[in-house]
Amino acid sequence: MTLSLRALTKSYAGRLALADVGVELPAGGYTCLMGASGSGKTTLLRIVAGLERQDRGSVLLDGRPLDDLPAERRPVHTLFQDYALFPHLGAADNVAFAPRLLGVRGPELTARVRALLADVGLDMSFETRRPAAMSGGEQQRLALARALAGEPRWLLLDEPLAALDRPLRAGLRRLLRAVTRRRGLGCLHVTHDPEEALALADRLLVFGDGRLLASGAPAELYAAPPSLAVARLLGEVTPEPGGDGWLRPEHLRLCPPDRPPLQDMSLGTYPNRHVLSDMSQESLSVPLPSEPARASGTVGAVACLGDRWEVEVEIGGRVHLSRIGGAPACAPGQAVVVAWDPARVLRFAGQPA
Ligand SMILES: Nc1ncnc2c1ncn2[C@@H]1O[C@H](COP(=O)(O)OP(=O)(O)OP(=O)(O)O)[C@@H](O)[C@H]1O
Repeated sequence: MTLSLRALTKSYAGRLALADVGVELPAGGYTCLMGASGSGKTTLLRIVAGLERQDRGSVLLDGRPLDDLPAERRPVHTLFQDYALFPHLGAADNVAFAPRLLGVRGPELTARVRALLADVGLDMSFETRRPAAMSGGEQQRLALARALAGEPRWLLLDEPLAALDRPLRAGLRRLLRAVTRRRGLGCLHVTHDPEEALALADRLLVFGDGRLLASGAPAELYAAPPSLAVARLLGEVTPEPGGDGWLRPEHLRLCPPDRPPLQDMSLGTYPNRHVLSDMSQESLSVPLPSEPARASGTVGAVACLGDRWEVEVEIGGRVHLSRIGGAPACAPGQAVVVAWDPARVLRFAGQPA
């Protein structure tokens, strides 16, 4: 069911929380909402859920206005960060709640509840367990099963993974994607985490001060953001050495200062490209062109980020960031050359680095 948001506007005490937001979201699509704190994301979700009333504009499902339907009659379900489970019910009864309201009973209800629990990776040992006796990740799995049990047309997710630690978040993110795609369920998901948004969404809406700043495919917005604010929400940017543009840290490569451009045989997937030999032990997947832009600098701090390394390079009194795939063969204080593809430079009118 296509979800249409038309010119949604909402103020609190004379202050605009949402200003004229309009977008069409196709059935089965996964849309992530990003934006600075207070930019109106939760307000939008609450309006779609029927928990808040807009001042102007309309919410439609397949062309049918939802505006006069109370929250409990809208074909949507909201998944919150704090799970919002029934604390006095065991897992199976939490999941059975919505199907019971729909008149499902007996063996059919039991089978449906078991299938839903299995779908989210909770086995039969959880059936009678109350939420208080479950971990945060298990509670969020249960909340997802309960959400699916009501067979909503759209799932609204307000930072559902924010309270979980990083490995759990990654696992649940994959579960969310698999379960919702399998069902063709439309999702509207608020998140602060660019990695989460880039991994889950096939469409990204970026908000600032209640306005829709950008809308598009996540990878395209990451590569070509329309403004510095959008670029920064999706990942770090670092000034272009000696220029007035910006670069993503993974596009700034480190090279030994004394070597001319040469054929780097370690880049097996790009055998015909002439690149600068880079100083990381593992080659990056981002190739350089045959004539990269270059600048000389001095290595500052070097940090291991787990799966990547981050190197600060000082050039002309400014610090630039380079993120590479392996441990760099350089130490603080060492002279380096940084190289980058001029085509990767991000430029924003009126926002020079
Ligand atoms: N019930 C309310 N009463 C008064 N002001 C509110 C209310 N709800 C939200 N606001 C204000 O509306 C604006 C948008 O809030 P909203 O919660 O939608 O932002 P958000 O983008 O979800 O922020 P966060 O990322 O911090 O959750 C903020 O300025 C907020 O203070």
